[in-house]
Amino acid sequence: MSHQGTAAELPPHILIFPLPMQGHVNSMLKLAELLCLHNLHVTMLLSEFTHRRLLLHANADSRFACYPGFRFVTMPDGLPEDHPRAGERTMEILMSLKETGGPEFRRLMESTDRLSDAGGRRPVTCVIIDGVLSFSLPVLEEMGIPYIYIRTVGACSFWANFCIQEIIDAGEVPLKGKDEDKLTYWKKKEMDIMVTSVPGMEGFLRRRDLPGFCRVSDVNDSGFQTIKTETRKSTKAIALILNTFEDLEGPILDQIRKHIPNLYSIGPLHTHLKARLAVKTSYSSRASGSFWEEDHSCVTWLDSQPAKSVIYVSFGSVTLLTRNELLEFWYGLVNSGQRFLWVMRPDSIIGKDGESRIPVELEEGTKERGYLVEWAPQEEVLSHPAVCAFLTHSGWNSTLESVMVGMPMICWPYFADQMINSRFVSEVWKLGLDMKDSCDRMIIEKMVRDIMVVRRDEFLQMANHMANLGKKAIREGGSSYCNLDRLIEFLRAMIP
Ligand SMILES: O=c1ccn([C@@H]2O[C@H](COP(=O)(O)OP(=O)(O)O[C@H]3O[C@H](CO)[C@@H](O)[C@H](O)[C@H]3O)[C@@H](O)[C@H]2O)c(=O)[nH]1
Repeated sequence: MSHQGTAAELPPHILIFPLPMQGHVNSMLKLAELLCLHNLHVTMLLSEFTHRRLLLHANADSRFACYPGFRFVTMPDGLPEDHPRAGERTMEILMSLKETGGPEFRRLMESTDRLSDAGGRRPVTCVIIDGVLSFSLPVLEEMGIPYIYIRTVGACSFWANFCIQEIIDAGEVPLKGKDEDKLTYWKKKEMDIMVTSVPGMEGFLRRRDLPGFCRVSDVNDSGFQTIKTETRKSTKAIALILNTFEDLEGPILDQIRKHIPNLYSIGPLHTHLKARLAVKTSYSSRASGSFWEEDHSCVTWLDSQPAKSVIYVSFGSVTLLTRNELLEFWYGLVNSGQRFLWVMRPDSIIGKDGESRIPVELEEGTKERGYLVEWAPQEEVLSHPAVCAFLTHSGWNSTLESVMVGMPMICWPYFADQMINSRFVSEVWKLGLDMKDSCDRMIIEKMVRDIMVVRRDEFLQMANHMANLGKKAIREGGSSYCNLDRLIEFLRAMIP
């Protein structure tokens, strides 16, 4: 793992550039660590804000100290220092980067001779870039630096986004009328019509399962257009990396390969990394990327609960709940009579301030059977013997983390890819229930009982089967294992 060497001996130098949001940084840090394990030099480009957060909560610099070829560099995200970069305003990070990121990125690449360092590392030989940051492409193209796209979502949502023009042409969007509120369009019968314009998904994908960006009233909506054009730009990259595996999304990956043949499915990255670490070194993973302090007291609480008795509830790093939705979930969980561990991020409740107290019966029910934390060590929680189901927002990382430990899911997708992930969980993989577009305490109560009691064995069996396929993919000779080896060879072959 030597850092120094003669110029000709130096390994490839890969720049990894994620959108600085939790779900993106988490999985791309794991990719960074996998490349370091194979002795490549890696520079991870983060926003200054995100880097500070990783230092504070994940002790990031010292965790990576065992990889001399790894380093962080930073650039501003263009937002004012006191911007929350959370909750309702999370997406402003992407908007700001789109506006200000191009010149910042150019300055960084030009002023540091493509991030080389005094003979210790080559100028960047390839950039692995989050497939929503196309503002950096003109710089890379001018400088002649090859780039690979990585998408941190599943193949299913990538493919649906790739087909947006076909979806528009078929008149299957817009999904929402001009002045319709959420509850009104949720109830519309048209939302249940099957989508015909996404090859490979005929017969099970309804309009309501299309990625959340399709929930617009006008196809010229700027967010919707951004997703469409950003996704299509993937064909300009020399390769595409996806955090998925062939037995999970093979038919969809085959559709994508018709347009992007150089595709590497190397996931699930979190377990793939663990498996490679176990073979190669004595370290456990360095790449915890939590933006919040993990509250380990919930593991102590789980230790005192009976086996397979707890439902874990977490809606990821971006989801917001209205006060009403919060209460529906809370009543549903308490009334189900099951034990629950609930991650309630402090910034996740809309209009919390000044609202009335939590009803007494909920406080009592929680004291008896529940435990609340602001942020949990999720992977550890999901593999705890006391946990037997996951009420999730269907973010892609959470979905994969659940799949790999054979954990059935109740899905309450909030936006973006989550809408289609939850359909695949329930209809294609049969790993759980999808409660999208409803938020009703009776439905929640029933689904919690169904997944934990009534249909528990059926879901556990399917979930264990998929977990085994996932484990096979990352073992030596498995699809993701071989694809990662191919990717590393591809990166090595790029040395000028
Ligand atoms: O208490 C918690 C809650 C979450 N996590 C971790 O945080 C990550 C959350 O990622 P994800 O499940 O993908 O959700 P989001 O944070 O919502 O991720 C964003 O990024 C994902 C990847 O692009 C998309 O799939 C989502 O829709 C998008 O909202 C996971 O690794 C979790 O293990 C914790 O460690 N502790």
